[in-house]
Formats: sequence, C-alpha cells, structure tokens
Amino acid sequence: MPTLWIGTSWKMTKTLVEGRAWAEGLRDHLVAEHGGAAPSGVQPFVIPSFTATTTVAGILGEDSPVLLGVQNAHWEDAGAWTGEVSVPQAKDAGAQVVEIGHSERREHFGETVETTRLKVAAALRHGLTPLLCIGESAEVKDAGGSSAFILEQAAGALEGLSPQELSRVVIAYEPIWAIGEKGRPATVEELIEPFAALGAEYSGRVAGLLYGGSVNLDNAAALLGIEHVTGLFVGRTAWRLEGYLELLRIAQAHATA
Ligand SMILES: O=C[C@H](O)COP(=O)(O)O
Repeated sequence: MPTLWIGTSWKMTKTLVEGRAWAEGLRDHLVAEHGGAAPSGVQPFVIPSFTATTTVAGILGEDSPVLLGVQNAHWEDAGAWTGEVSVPQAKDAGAQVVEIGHSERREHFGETVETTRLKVAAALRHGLTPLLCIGESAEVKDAGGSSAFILEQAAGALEGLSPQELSRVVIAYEPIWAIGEKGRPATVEELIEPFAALGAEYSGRVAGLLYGGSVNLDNAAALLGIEHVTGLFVGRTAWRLEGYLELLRIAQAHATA
C-alpha cells in the first residue's frame, strides 16, 4: 500500500488568527494521538495563503510530519516580477511543496501548460515537491475527452523530466466540474477511466496520484478505493480542522486495513 497523501489548500481563506488555530489544532492532535508523527501510512500536507506560510511553519516546527506548501510560485528565482513569489522565497519561508496549475489559476491568472512546465522545473531545481494539478472542463468531459485532455496537460508539464525527477512529482487530478461551490461531487464510476489512464502512464513513476474536487466525509473512503488513487487534495471539507482530522482518520483506516 503506497503512502496516502491527504492535504488541503486553504485557497484565499483564513486570517492569521484562524490559520494559527487550525495549525495549532493539527499539531496538538498529532502529538496527542500519534506521538507527534503522521498517522500510519499517511502523508499530511497543508497549503495556506502566502501570508500564513511562516506562521504555519513556525507552529508546525521543523521536524513536523506535515508538509507545508504554497499555492503558486514563479519559475524565475528572483527579479522584477511584481506581485509574484519565487520558489527560493517559498523555500525560505518554510515551504516544501509547490502547488502548480490549479484550474482556478489556469482560468483566472493565465496559467498555461508552458508555465506549469517551467514551474515544475523550478520546484524540482530547488528540491521542493511539485504538486501538479490537472483537470478537464464539463464540456471536455461531455465530449468524451477527459482522459486524453488530462494526459496532455500532464505530459506538457512533465516534459523532459528524468525518471528520478518524475519520481518526486505529485499529480492531483481535479476535474473542474467537481471543484468548489459550483461543482458537484464526482461518482466513483466517473473517476475509474481517468485514473486508469493516469495510472497506466504514471503509477509507480510519480510520488502520488491524488484526487480532488468536492471531497467530503461521505465520499472520501470510496474515492481512496479507486485503483491508482494514492491520496486526496481537499478544499472546503478540510478548512474546518475537524473535517481535516476526520479525513486523516479515514485515510489511516484505509492504509492500515
Ligand atoms: O484545491 C482543492 C480543490 O480545488 C478542491 O476544492 P473543494 O474540495 O472545495 O471542491
């Protein structure tokens, strides 16, 4: 059984006070229930807003089993890129993971296959884990093109990587039609084919193949049971600490069954 990655992006939510309470609660839970380690068979990760990165890093501490990420980073190491944050800056703030290519960034902020490729390379160059998000629209799905579309997004972003570099990448399949308030939860049946396609190409070659999009406490166990799925990337359900802790319990039960 591969390690199950269970993580959340806070997207553009939480004040510092709210973020601090969430991170302290997670840290205290892991100390109380797991001796400060991760739940068996689970790799927890949290991706706050940039403003909370150092606060969360300080709360979790250097030896934390929880990986810390940023929601985006530029491909250049430094320079005149107003409003951007580089991978070395993210690393300096305590990040170990860089989220790349979320559909919200592709839709609203001009992320392209080319920029995802540059950002994956930048993360790898500085020793961080690229968390590459891919996913198709409802239109592509309705036309029967889901698997081809996501394989093309992934191939474009991962082009030219050595097997060793590829083994450090985590892929999150997040169909756009299943994400957020406007999305609807995917059924297990709908996810079998895309994960079969991703698994045939990437299973065992990357660090993780995650699912994201309206994950909740009722569907998490079934989603983890889909062949080739090795984790969940969660928004709303995990923004409440109790929801995230319950997802960790579900994953641990799955990993140790
Ligand atoms: O980054 C997380 C995904 O976009 C899923 O968000 P959601 O769980 O709120 O649908």
